[in-house]
Amino acid sequence: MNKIVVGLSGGVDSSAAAAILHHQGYEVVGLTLWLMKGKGQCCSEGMVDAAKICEDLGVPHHIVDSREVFQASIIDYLVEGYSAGVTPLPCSQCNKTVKFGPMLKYAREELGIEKIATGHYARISYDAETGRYQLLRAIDPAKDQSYFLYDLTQDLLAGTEFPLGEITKTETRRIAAEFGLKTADKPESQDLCLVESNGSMRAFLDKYIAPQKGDIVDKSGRVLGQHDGVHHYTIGQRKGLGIAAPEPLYVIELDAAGNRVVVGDRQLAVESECTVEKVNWVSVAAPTAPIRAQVQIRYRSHPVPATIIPVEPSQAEEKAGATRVKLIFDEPQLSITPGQAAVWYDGDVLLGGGIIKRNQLPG
Ligand SMILES: Nc1ncnc2c1ncn2[C@@H]1O[C@H](COP(=O)(O)OP(=O)(O)OP(=O)(O)O)[C@@H](O)[C@H]1O
Repeated sequence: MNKIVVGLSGGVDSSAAAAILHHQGYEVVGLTLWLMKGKGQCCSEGMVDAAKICEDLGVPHHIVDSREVFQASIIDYLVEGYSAGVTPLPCSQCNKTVKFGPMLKYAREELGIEKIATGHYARISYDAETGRYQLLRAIDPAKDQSYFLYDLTQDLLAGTEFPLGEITKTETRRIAAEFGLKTADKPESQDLCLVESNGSMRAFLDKYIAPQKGDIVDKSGRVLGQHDGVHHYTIGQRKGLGIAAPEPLYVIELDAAGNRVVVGDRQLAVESECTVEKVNWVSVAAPTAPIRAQVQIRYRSHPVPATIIPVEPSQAEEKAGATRVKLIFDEPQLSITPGQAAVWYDGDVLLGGGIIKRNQLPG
């Protein structure tokens, strides 16, 4: 019988994924990574629900204490980034470094099982012509999570199944109810688990970064208002600036060293290009010439047409296997936020992605 390890967060999606595979005849082993204390998925509370699902399905349940790696790769990474004036995206990093990598390793090395599955909404297919695994958007556009999975390597994709990629969230809930799963009616979790377990991103960050008052200035340095910590702001942010101005103002620069938030009008806030670093090419090999694609610069943003230009790596980058590209958007874009992922697609096929680099701050 085919064996598979299913990552269980205690939510409805992963419970349904486990039940579907079990029903299809797989020998399922549940695996929950203990990521942090508190309420919500991935926390102690989620582990209890995951254990109950496994008990009801009659399958074994393993728990791996992953709090250290979560602290080092996600919490410290976020605190460092926000302190430096960037807005890091934790989820893609968490998927690769905390979840898929360690889960597949645990499955292979501890259990002798070659495959893992999660309740992510995305699809994987194998292109025999190029010999590459491809990552595709889920068929349910409202739930598609491929954006968060752009950093998965070919080895991780080869070892992964997404049983929910071909069904909608409504169908998932129906299936969960049909199987009588305890989690069938569990409310939708928030996009970010840290927001869920801390109440807000601000509350989470305030635990780690001391608020420090400073000036909100325009590009010429004129003081327009006060802020209570650069880490509370994001490039492109318009709301919550507390400044009365004749036209809307946007955050255009976070100067952490100078403890200043720089704002400007829409004209100053839009940009036509950016550099993306730590690029991972997924469904296609790294091209040597520019390609056209639709780029998403936020999880919930609409894909927009752009040209992707490979950048010759420096010697150090080449050694580290790091690649960079330059994105030139057909239309100038608002909120190109350093630290967030830019992910590019050809239709449903995720071609690649990377982290938006910070522009050099003017001296
Ligand atoms: N702590 C964890 N341990 C093991 N697997 C996990 C854990 N957290 C998430 N996963 C896996 O990653 C998938 C996507 O997680 P995400 O945090 O996006 O939650 P979700 O889409 O709300 O799914 P769910 O309803 O299963 O919680 C989950 O369906 C699950 O398979």
